[in-house]
This record gives sequence, structure tokens and C-alpha cells, in this order.
Amino acid sequence: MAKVYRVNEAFDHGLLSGASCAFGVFDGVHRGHRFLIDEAKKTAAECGGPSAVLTFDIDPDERFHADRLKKLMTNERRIEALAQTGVDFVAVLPFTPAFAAQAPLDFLATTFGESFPAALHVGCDFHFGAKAAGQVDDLRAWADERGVRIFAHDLKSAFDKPITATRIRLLLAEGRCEDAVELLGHPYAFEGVVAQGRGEGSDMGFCTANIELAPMMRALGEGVYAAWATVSGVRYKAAMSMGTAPTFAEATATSEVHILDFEGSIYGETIAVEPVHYLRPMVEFDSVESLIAEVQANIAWVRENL
Ligand SMILES: Cc1cc2nc3c(=O)[nH]c(=O)nc-3n(C[C@H](O)[C@H](O)[C@H](O)COP(=O)(O)O)c2cc1C
Ligand SMILES: Nc1ncnc2c1ncn2[C@@H]1O[C@H](COP(=O)(O)OP(=O)(O)OP(=O)(O)O)[C@@H](O)[C@H]1O
Repeated sequence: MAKVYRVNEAFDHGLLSGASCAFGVFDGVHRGHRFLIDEAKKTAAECGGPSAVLTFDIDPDERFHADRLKKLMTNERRIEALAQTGVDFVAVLPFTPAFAAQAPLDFLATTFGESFPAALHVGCDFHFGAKAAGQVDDLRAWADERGVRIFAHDLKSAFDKPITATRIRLLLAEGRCEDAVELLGHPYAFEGVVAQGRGEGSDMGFCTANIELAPMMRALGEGVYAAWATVSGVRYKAAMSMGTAPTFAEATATSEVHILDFEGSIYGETIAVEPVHYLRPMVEFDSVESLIAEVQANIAWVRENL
């Protein structure tokens, strides 16, 4: 795992000197992002300097559009995933209001100081600085004066369209887990702390781990899914709902996960849930009996098909 540097007053900008960096947010660390990072590793191998990812904490969209943003990964998970891509280090720039308000050239001056990388890899749609006003041409002009090589790559595509975090979020919102995973190049998962529900699941014959997700982490559309749940490092088959239960007036959680062949109290524990296949929409049932019958059928499907 690569070393992660938080850029603060103590950060030694000299680390960036001669590095080959992939630059961006990288929510989801999808196949397009990995392509860019692999290109940075290639130029590092050619130039002899280290390879690096230069990213932000927090996601800039979180600062400006928190109300409508649906993220693929939390900031911590994203930075951890970037550190596992095989680069030498990850440098994380704090995306404070003051940092975000800088004009493009000031933004570059703050980011690099007088320590210039050998190469910067970005997508051709890369924007930077206040109001995202800086474009690749501005980056090139800045870089030419400082001997930095700019690689502005065409966006990697799948099924004739660029792979972007936005596209993957839209697929998840439609419940299209398989397509989202294809573009991500790795499983989609969300994590949550198991909270106390109404406690009725066990009376109905299926216990559920109730998870309350922050609105920003609700990328997956409402519905019922076949999933994998990881509890204390062990992966189990699971049937899960996304969206509060419409059958009950006092529904509790955003997501409820029935973990097959699992028993034990996990309140307060963090579990990872990996939805893999959409089964049906959430339904407001007329009776508890019909809810039980349908959920048991979903659980049976998971047992047989996952
Ligand atoms: C696989 C699965 C499917 C579910 N489908 C629905 C549904 O369609 N409609 C609904 O109102 N609740 C649905 N639920 C939520 C259940 O109603 C809820 O888990 C149950 O009432 C227990 O709630 P509790 O844990 O808060 O006690 C589903 C739960 C699971 C695990
Ligand atoms: N498909 C792709 N191929 C190559 N580079 C990409 C691709 N998608 C994004 N990039 C580049 O990766 C870096 C990180 O991009 P960013 O986090 O904005 O990704 P994104 O997937 O386009 O997200 P969003 O859809 O939210 O704009 C940027 O330099 C961007 O230009």
C-alpha cells in the first residue's frame, strides 16, 4: 500500500519534484481512472522518478453540490483505494473553501510550490481552480514554462461512451449493478454501521442488519437486491432492501440487509454490502404476511443463484 501524505504546512513539496502524477478526484477509482494512473506509472518508469496520485480531500463536488451529489466511495475509502493502485505515493490536497476559491494559476502555485513534477496525467476534460475555470490549455501553458510534461488523455470508453463517475452513478440509481461494476472494474460496495431497527424482522423470520446511509452515499436506487455482505472479514450471501420500508409508518433504516446463514449480534459494527443484482422494486404490502412471503422468496433466490 502506497504512503498517503496529507498536504498541510508540514508537507514537503519537494516530494512532488520529478514525480509522474495522475491528477483528479477519482471517485469510484473506475477503469478510466486506473488507465490514467497506469499511464503515470509508465512515465515514472521511463523518467526514473516516483509515480503518484494527486487528489483532494474532500471531493470538490461535496463542497459545491453536497445536496445533489451521490458518491461512489467515501473520501477515506477513495484515498485507500488510490493507495492500492501500485503508485509510490498519494498526496491529498485539502479542498478547503480558501483553496477552492483560488484562480487557476494560484491554485497551481499552492499545489506545487516550486517543486515541479516531471509529468502530469489528466483526462482531456480536466478543470481546475475557482469555478473550474482552468482548462487543459492553461495547464499546458503553465507546464511549458516549468518543464512539466502534460498528458491530457482521451477518456477511456466502454460501450462507445466515456467511463465517468457520473455515468456509473446513473447506472446505480437505475439499479443496474452489473453494468456499473463493468465500468468500475471492481465491485461496488457501501459500508455502514449496523443500527437498532424496530426489531420486527426476527418475528417475521428474517433478521436484518439496519443501516442508515448519509444521503450522499445513497447512489444505489431504491429496490431489493441480491448482495454480498462482509462481516468481520467473512463474506456472506445477502438479500437487501434500499429505501425505507413503505409498508410501515415508522420505518427505520435506509437499507436493511438479511445476511444468510449468519447469527449473532452485530449492532455497532461496520459491515460492507456489495449489491450485485436488482430483484424488484420496494412494495407497499397490504399485509405483513405478503411482505414475509415475498422477502422469503427473495432470500431463496439469493441462496440458489449467488
Ligand atoms: C430482502 C428484503 C426485502 C424487503 N422488501 C421490502 C418491501 O418491498 N417493502 C417493505 O415495506 N419493506 C421491505 N423490506 C423491509 C422489511 O419490511 C423490514 O426489514 C422488516 O420490517 C424488519 O424491520 P426492522 O429491522 O426495522 O424490524 C425488505 C427487507 C429485506 C431484507
Ligand atoms: N474515462 C476516463 N479516461 C481517462 N481519464 C479519465 C476518465 N475519467 C476521468 N478521467 C480523468 O481522471 C481524473 C479524475 O477525474 P474525475 O474524478 O473528475 O472523474 P470523472 O469520472 O470524470 O468524474 P465525474 O463524472 O464526477 O466528473 C481527471 O484528470 C479526469 O479528467
